[in-house]
Amino acid sequence: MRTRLRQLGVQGVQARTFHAAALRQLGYFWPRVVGGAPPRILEYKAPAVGEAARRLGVAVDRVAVRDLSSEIEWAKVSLVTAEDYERACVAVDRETPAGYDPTTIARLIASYEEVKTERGVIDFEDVLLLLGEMLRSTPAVADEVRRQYRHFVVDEYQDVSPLQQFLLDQWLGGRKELCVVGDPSQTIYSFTGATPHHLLTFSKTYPGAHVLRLVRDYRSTPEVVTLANRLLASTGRRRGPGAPLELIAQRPSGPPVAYTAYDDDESEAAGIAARVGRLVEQGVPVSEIAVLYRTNAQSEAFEQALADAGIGYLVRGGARFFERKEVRDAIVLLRGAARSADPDQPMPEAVRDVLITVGWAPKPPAARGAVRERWDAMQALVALADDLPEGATLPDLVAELDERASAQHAPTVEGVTLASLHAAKGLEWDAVFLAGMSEGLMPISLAETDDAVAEERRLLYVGITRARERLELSFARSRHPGAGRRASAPGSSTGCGLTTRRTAHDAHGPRAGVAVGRPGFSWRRPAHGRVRPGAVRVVARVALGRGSGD
Ligand SMILES: Nc1ncnc2c1ncn2[C@@H]1O[C@H](COP(=O)(O)OP(=O)(O)OP(=O)(O)O)[C@@H](O)[C@H]1O
Repeated sequence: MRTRLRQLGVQGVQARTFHAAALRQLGYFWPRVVGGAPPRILEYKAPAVGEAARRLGVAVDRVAVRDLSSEIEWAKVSLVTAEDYERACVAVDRETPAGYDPTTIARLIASYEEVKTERGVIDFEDVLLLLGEMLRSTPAVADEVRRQYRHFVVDEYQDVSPLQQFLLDQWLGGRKELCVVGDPSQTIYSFTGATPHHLLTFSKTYPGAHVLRLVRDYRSTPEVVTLANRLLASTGRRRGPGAPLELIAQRPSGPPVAYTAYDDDESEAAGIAARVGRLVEQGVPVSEIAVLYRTNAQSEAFEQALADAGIGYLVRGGARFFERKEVRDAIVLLRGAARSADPDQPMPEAVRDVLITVGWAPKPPAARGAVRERWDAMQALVALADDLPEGATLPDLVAELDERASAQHAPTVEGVTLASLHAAKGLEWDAVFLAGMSEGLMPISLAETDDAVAEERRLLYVGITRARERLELSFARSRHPGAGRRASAPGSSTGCGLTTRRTAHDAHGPRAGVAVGRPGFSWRRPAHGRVRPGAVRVVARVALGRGSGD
């Protein structure tokens, strides 16, 4: 978003996640409203949840703590307090995790809040809750924020949680200068409490809102778009506000979608690395290629295979760019250089001079692994310097880096992107490999309810629609040689052609490959009569006083 704003020549617009924006504002106003420094943010809930359980005498193991932490998160982003938790569970027919009954979880939520308060810490959800409550209850702060921010655009609005909506409402303060963009077919964060409800009811909330249906797909070839449309058509849903749009491809035809079956995970990773190598030879820029998978644990095989093939890669959502030691060191040096910059030296040249002192070189090192990653990170800084508009200075670059660091907006590293399907949301590449398209991985075995399977389907839809030109789907028949797996074709008793053909490139998907959208394709349909999450909206109760445990 920030890159696109810059390309449009737009300056001064703040583009941030809800969380980053809230964190900044909370940090700014806290000393004035509450006094002192804002509380430390808990990076992980688990220790506090474990302590809360211990206090209540509730037996937990590591997995239970993880599940209970997610449940507390769900309650908080859904604006469900400990007192309301049991009622909310009944209202949304919620299955409680790890076999704990709603009463126990409600007590656990209360105990968890106590533990945090005693330790003087807050969690990620508290950042939004506290800021929202501060804006709601402190008119001077609300006026100041609302004067500064007059127009709002929310992207990916189908995945906004009730908590984010609460904060957005506070930012708006009843104004209507709001534009939201979303696609209900790309709702992929329901499990965390996000909901397309706000998108689907937008016209009711804002009568007279101008609604534009974006059906023209400028991103992908007709081959990719056809597959995406067929996947959605397989839901059988045609009408109503959440009914999928049928996209109309605008680009000329491209290569057929390819489907490949491999013997095991290792062969799949090696096969994809080889395909990537061939694409690079054919002139596809390496940064225009992505390998997408369902779970982060799958990345390792691809990292190994790409490293073996000598192809650079970056893992999205891996070590955060701005937290890498070499990046932090480089920024310190660039900041120093910015103070005494020679006005006659072009900025990109000055950046190179600085980075050479910390080990950057114009050519990538022969070594792989950590050495190469270090070079890639510094090269990304060089590329960013080159990309800034002509005449930009070192102080401009440092300001850009500061802005990006606070928004966790890493510059592009030259390499194949490895990303989970969730982390690929909103992005696009010329060539996309969707790996691990087998039962149990996609849809993931954890998806046991119809709603969960429907969400998996939307996740696959997100994956498919990331590809501009080339899309290749694959699966491995087994994890290791021996054990068997079926290609992803839930509900089909026969699996699909992938299981009988070792390598298949097929323009017509149905015969070979993930059997998305073929006639008779029968992923279970979402349950009817789902309760709208908005129905359990409960006003957050958060006290702003330091040490207050409410
Ligand atoms: N009117 C247009 N003409 C030509 N290209 C366009 C047009 N609109 C968008 N595009 C291109 O189509 C691609 C997809 O656009 P964009 O990323 O805005 O879509 P999106 O709706 O946000 O997609 P998603 O939510 O699926 O990520 C981009 O490469 C963009 O540059």
